[in-house]
Amino acid sequence: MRISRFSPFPSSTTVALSILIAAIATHWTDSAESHERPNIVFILSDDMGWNQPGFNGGNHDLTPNIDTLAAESTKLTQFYTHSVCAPTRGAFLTGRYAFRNWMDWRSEDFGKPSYLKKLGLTLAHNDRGEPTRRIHALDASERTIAEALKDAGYFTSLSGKWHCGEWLEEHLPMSQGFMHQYGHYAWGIDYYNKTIVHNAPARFAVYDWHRNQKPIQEEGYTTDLIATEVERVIGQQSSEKPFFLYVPFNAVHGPLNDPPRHGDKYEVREAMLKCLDDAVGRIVGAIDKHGFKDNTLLVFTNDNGPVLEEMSTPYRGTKNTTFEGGVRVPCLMRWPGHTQAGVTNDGMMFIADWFSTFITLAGGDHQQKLPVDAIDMNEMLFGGKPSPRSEIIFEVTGSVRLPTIRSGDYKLMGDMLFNIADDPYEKENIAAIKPEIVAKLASRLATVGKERPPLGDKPLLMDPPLPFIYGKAENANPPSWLKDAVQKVRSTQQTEWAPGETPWPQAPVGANAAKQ
Ligand SMILES: Cc1cc(=O)oc2cc(OS(=O)(=O)O)ccc12
Repeated sequence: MRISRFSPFPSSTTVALSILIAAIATHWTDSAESHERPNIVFILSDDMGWNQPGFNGGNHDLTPNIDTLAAESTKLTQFYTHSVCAPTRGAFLTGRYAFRNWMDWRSEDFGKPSYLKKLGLTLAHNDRGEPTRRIHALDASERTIAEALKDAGYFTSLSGKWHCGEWLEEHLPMSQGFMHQYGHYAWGIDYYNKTIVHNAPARFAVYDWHRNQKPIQEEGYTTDLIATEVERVIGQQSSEKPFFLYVPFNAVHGPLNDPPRHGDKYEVREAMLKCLDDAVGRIVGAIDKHGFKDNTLLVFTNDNGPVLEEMSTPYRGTKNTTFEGGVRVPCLMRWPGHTQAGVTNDGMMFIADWFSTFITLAGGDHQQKLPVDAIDMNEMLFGGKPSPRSEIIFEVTGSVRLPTIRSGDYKLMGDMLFNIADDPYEKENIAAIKPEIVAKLASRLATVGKERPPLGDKPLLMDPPLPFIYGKAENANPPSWLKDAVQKVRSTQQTEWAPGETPWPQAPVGANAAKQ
């Protein structure tokens, strides 16, 4: 395999390698070299299964743009995430496993009785006696990749889904390092009316569409709108200042909203995927058209497994499980001159690793108060070296999913043991024949799990319990168009529940937690 270069000079493999090592050793702290630092565009799809893109066996007609990008990219085949949305986003942003900052719990879970019960908590009540959710988010004291890259001189932008806190100012993207924000704060909006289902105290619509943390009224399908925003942002960039664009689409997450096109030919999930593909094509096109292709590291990946197992085959499991189908996701990487087109890289990598990898590329500062789990992957990704990662902690006790660790070839998930190298499809639980490995991995998980900090009292509440719009400041004075839009959706929503039924999704149970 050719060794890729950090340096602009054509050179032999040996020289390139020494430049690479020197670059990494000095962490590129010389800001005078800023023109050599790549722009970083990180596109994340939501709930897309392993086999959905054509390059992984899906229908090529649905993903022609993503497949073209794949042909120009290096494909990572052992790239892992957490098994659900918010934990993956937290790990990406902080370089830390989700359990370290309780990002293995989603903000909305603090308004659901069955989730709260697992923490020994009940639904909170405000001082007027109304039930409401407790505030939970990525803590403001965490250092995010956006903060690190901003400090290194990058323009930082978020277009899409946040899911790391939707209420207090300190938890919103522009307090967490993003200089530009566009999109939604919470788990998943209606693609047309931009409202989200709120769970406590009622399963009612809340508006969730913002630019620079102000409500915006826009017609259109969110997948298309996100692409339009990213094209606009790219058009405003220059070669003077490097940029970091984080583009977490809500597609292909539910609700299953028929897109404005492709529905005549494809069923809704397929049409939604094809719309996502259109959007990815437009973003890649904008990068290339504005002359940023050669100086941009473009990553396309996904946050966790799909809702249906048929979308993760040949891997087992779905989102919300730590089977391979829940945590092994497609990942493409394009940086001309540094990545090789059309090759695969089998090295093991975890979503958090981008944190340290990007800081090195940006010549940023690796020093920080909170310890990171991220491993700098530059030598593996661009230097032809084996992966330095041999362990991934997917879950420890205290989350709603099974404690799970990957260690070398083995994976312990609850009381099941798999050899992922021999049995990547997890057909054979070998716990009974390898008790010594089970004991070793269980002990390691127990030790790491002790590093989970206390949750604290969670005294802050969302008040009012049912806002018009997420964002406390934005809800203080919502415009009348927004109130009308929300009322219109609420008037169509269910208010009565059958005995035994609740407006809240139930916490998953064990390994069979495909859906909530
Ligand atoms: C139906 C529903 C209710 C809710 O409160 O949160 C969710 C979160 C979901 O996935 S995530 O975005 O991956 O966390 C998916 C569905 C829901």
